[in-house]
Amino acid sequence: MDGLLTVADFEAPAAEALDPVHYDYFAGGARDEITVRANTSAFARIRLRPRVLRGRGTPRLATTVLGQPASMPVLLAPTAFHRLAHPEAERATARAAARAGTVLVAAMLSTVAIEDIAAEARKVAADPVLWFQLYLQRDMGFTEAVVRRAEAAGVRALVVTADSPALGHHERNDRNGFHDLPPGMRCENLRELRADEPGHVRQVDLSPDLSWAHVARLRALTDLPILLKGVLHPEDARIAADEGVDGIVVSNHGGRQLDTALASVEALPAVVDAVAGRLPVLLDGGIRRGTDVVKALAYGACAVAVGRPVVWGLTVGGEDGVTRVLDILRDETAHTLMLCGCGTPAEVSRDLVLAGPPC
Ligand SMILES: Cc1cc2nc3c(=O)[nH]c(=O)nc-3n(C[C@H](O)[C@H](O)[C@H](O)COP(=O)(O)O)c2cc1C
Ligand SMILES: O=C(O)C(=O)c1ccccc1
Repeated sequence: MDGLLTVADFEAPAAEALDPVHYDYFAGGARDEITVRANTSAFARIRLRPRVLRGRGTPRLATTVLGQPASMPVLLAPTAFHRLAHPEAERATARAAARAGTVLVAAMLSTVAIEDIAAEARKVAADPVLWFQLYLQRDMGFTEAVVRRAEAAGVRALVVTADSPALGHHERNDRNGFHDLPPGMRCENLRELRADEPGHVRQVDLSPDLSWAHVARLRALTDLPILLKGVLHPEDARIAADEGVDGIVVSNHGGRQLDTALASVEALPAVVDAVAGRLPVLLDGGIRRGTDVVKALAYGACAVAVGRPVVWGLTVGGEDGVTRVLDILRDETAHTLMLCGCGTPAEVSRDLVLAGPPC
């Protein structure tokens, strides 16, 4: 990994190492991929307005999210199918996240079971913080079985993906004929749920029938904190707060669902204003630099999550590759905080950003 200095540097060697069909699955997005590009270009248009001479010393990045500790305000977003990237799959990702002391949001559609992900994290950290991403199923028995498994594995929050009433339409996958995992790989959290197709991704029901009533049923089913992922509209954020949700993840699913949806950082300020401090707000989509992290904090996010960069790190170097990606983001975030005159993530305020034409 010598010579890989930035998060962006990991994509080309990952593309080189991966089966091109799998690279396209990871890199791609919905339709014309306009939102995929918007997520990063929107960060480039925001400019930082630093403070000087505040004597804050070396920044301390440690923070809490939902009262849970994270060594930095950068989490690992849920991404499916890590075995396509590396034979150690989510085991390697879990060790890297735990070693870094930050939160791994394990995907429901992981290729390693949630119990094994948790066990792996515990090999390297005494009390790793693991959350579980859930696609709510209309069959609440199915939902409950998955939730109980995640609870028993020790996860400390559920992240319900709300932006997927249907699969995103990825034309790269259509052109490549990629619709299933290759033989020998399966969704290990689904393997006991239906005897006819154990672990098959087809078991997952993404449905336009889902509504706030399903969130309420989940709320009644578990004491775990529930975050809603994929919120872009401030009105939905306000409803979420009224419905007893514990946190919001502003996200457009990395541009993989509704193409031409606004960039996640464009959606952030209105969502933060709508919840008015009632709930913590996180963001994912397009985070590639420490400056992106600080811009999201400035608009009021308490933390951000990264998706594709983790997959590229995993592909290139397994656990060490993910560790390197997280270290780069940590160093850049600390440096940016220092140059902005901030000593902690909590000191980053909205007056530090200005939206405008590209630099
Ligand atoms: C390959 C891949 C798989 C993903 N799988 C899931 C998933 O199973 N569940 C989910 O809620 N989000 C999923 N996401 C979306 C991420 O959680 C996150 O919203 C997005 O990747 C953030 O954008 P970024 O890749 O620009 O960091 C996936 C994203 C990618 C790139
Ligand atoms: O790839 C994704 O973004 C994702 O969330 C997903 C959804 C259904 C099946 C596999 C992955």
